[in-house]
Amino acid sequence: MAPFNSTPQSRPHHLPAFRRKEGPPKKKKKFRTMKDVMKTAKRVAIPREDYSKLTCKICGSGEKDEEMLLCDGCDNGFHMMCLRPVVVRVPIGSWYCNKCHDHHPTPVVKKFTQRKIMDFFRIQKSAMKCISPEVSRRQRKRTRPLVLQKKSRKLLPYIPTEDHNRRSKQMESLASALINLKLEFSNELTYFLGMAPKSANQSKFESDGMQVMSKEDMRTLEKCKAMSERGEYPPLTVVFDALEGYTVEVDAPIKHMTFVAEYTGDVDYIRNRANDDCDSMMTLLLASDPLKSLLICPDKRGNITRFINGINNHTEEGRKKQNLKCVRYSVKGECRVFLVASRNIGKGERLYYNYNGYENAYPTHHFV
Ligand SMILES: C[S@@+](CC[C@H](N)C(=O)[O-])C[C@H]1O[C@@H](n2cnc3c(N)ncnc32)[C@H](O)[C@@H]1O
Repeated sequence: MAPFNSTPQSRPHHLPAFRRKEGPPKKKKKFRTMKDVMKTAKRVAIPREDYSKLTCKICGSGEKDEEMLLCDGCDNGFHMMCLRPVVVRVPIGSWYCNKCHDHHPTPVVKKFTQRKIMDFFRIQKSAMKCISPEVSRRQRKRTRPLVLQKKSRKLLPYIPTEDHNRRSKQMESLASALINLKLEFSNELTYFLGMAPKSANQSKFESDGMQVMSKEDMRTLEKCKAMSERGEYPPLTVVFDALEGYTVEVDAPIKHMTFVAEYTGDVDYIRNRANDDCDSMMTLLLASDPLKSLLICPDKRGNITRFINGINNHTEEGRKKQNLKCVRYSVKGECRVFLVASRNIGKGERLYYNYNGYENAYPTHHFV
């Protein structure tokens, strides 16, 4: 949510703070890293307005104003839970109701130079050259035959797109989506002062113990990490959909048991986030002592996983969409969360997993 400095009583806390009077932000000619953007981001002064008579356009009630969104088009109020699909977190940036949405452009994918992409994703200098199809075919041949891999249910490394232009498009789509949500790219768990320290994230604290990642799977993980450091990401594109918001599409077939990505963001205690609206927090550690339980919070830093949508747990059709599973592993004693293909996934499919893997707290009744 955009920062604001109005006095607390001037508006209900959850009303989005983005009713700027100065019109749409000017187009920047050059791409800057998220760090630069945050450094120079202007604080927006919100004029005092009277919201006391605001009612929800759908249910007509003026109650629960802390859950009311204001449409930046028509200025009407909407309870987040009255909207379809339900809006779980306060949107970052402008928000338009379904009626006004058609008159306002959906986010566009920005174009970046290769240099900017390398800076944004912190890719090693020598790595952005196209992998020759011949070399990558040879590399793939060296891995174990498919039949064996299927039987042993080992994790498979993802296969990045070989076409350099296509790969740039995928990265541009992710960079655009992250920038639109004012997030920095981070492909690993991050620990910051005031949140949980790294020492708090130990799998031995998990109440029922945690599956330990095998050495072979760890090698796959390391291979994927090395690939991502070279800018070779999984073949995925972030797209924007009017009903689902951001969502992730598959650019090339992905085999069952393929490691797709690690869920990343800032690690924090669940107890610190009791009143947090971020809708992309992920359980990391469920400790015997609940005060020690941890979350991954991609509200400032994150990667493509925070754009992957959830299945509707309440319909057969919804459940059928699931093509990823979310697994927690102990890796060298540290809890980590991975998204792994739960079946073969075809090109053009969108990725979905079950948001209610550990607790049944996430409302998915109105998911598509
Ligand atoms: C972790 S975010 C996923 C990315 C999100 N779509 C976005 O635009 O940022 C979770 C939020 O996405 C939306 N969402 C996730 N799965 C959905 C689905 N199947 N249908 C509709 N909305 C969905 C809900 O608003 C949910 O609170």
